[in-house]
Amino acid sequence: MSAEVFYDDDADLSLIQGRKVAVLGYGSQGHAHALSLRDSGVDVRVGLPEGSKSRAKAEEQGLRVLSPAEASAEADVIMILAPDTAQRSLYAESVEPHLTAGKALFFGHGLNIRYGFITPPADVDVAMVAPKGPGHLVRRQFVDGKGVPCLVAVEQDATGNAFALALAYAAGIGGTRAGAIKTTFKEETETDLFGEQAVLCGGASALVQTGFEVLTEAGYAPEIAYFECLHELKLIVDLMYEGGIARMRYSVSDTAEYGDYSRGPRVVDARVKEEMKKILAEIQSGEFAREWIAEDDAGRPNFTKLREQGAAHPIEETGQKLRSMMSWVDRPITETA
Ligand SMILES: NC(=O)C1=CN([C@@H]2O[C@H](COP(=O)(O)OP(=O)(O)OC[C@H]3O[C@@H](n4cnc5c(N)ncnc54)[C@H](OP(=O)(O)O)[C@@H]3O)[C@@H](O)[C@H]2O)C=CC1
Ligand SMILES: CC[C@](O)(C(C)=O)C(=O)O
Ligand SMILES: [Mg+2]
Ligand SMILES: [Mg+2]
Repeated sequence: MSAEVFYDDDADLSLIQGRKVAVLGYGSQGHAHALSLRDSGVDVRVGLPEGSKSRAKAEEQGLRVLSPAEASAEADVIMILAPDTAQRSLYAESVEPHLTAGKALFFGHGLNIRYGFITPPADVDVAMVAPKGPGHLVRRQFVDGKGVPCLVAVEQDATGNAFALALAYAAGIGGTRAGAIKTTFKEETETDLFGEQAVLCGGASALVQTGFEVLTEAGYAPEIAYFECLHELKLIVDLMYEGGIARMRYSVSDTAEYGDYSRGPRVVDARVKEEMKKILAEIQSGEFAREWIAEDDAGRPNFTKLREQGAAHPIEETGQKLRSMMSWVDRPITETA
């Protein structure tokens, strides 16, 4: 069944313009939400801890910055855009004490609600507005008069108005210009985790590294292997992004297209699909979320080791050398605000 999609005409921006909004966090998503809501005529304050390096930036960009507790006390709509692992303690220490009846608690991703790390009181609205793109793109599109599609979900509708309020918030950041897709916290969280683990981050990184290893172990130059297994992936993904897998297959040579059909399914075979199903089951049961939060609580020992191992993979050294030969790549992500 297709999802319901809502546009500007379905949203009443005045609902959010009439509320005091606190945006907790000023990173990728936080800066885009706070600035765009302000530009949409919403009364916004940003909540950041005293030592946060984002404080100066938010103030320079003309926003009022308070502590998370002060911002939560003032606001009647509180959007949590701190890192997922920081949200539990942020909520317990700074939000919960000020979450009085009728207020609304918003999220940009459903992990903490879906797995019960945060349990808001029954008399507040709980909703999600999750742009399907990084915050810098969300902000750039908004400034250009466009928008990034976003997901909108309601977990708890205490006031009877939670969905309309979430849609108004989505309109305030440009989301309903492109389309706001109705979902649930369960669907957003489980599919987001599956996508990043099995395909977008985990699957793609492992595929690239393994292809690079196979070529270099067979004696081919790492520079050539880098181009074939990593650099050109962008060209292929750009084609898919613009017109789906069919467009990519139309644009590559017939030789590549035949290799795709006849060899691809041997790489991602039935065993890989079974493993993907196991990964999905770990997400659905909460096993992954519990493991990740316990890892974070323990100071991230395994995460740190894996991060170091990833950074030490030979493809990184080769890539650094090759990217320095290409003036148009390796640019820092630029701020757009
Ligand atoms: N990045 C993305 O593309 C997307 C992210 N999301 C979701 O949005 C949420 C935010 O992610 P993202 O924008 O990437 O996060 P970032 O890591 O980019 O930014 C986090 C921000 O939160 C601040 N922060 C850290 N701890 C606290 C705290 N205890 N109280 C208040 N603020 C704090 C950080 O401050 P400092 O600068 O001092 O560290 C920083 O400003 C997450 O739930 C994520 O899943 C959803 C869709 C896409
Ligand atoms: C794909 C990674 C992501 O899920 C995202 C930007 O959507 C994330 O958690 O960063
Ligand atoms: Mg995602
Ligand atoms: Mg994610």
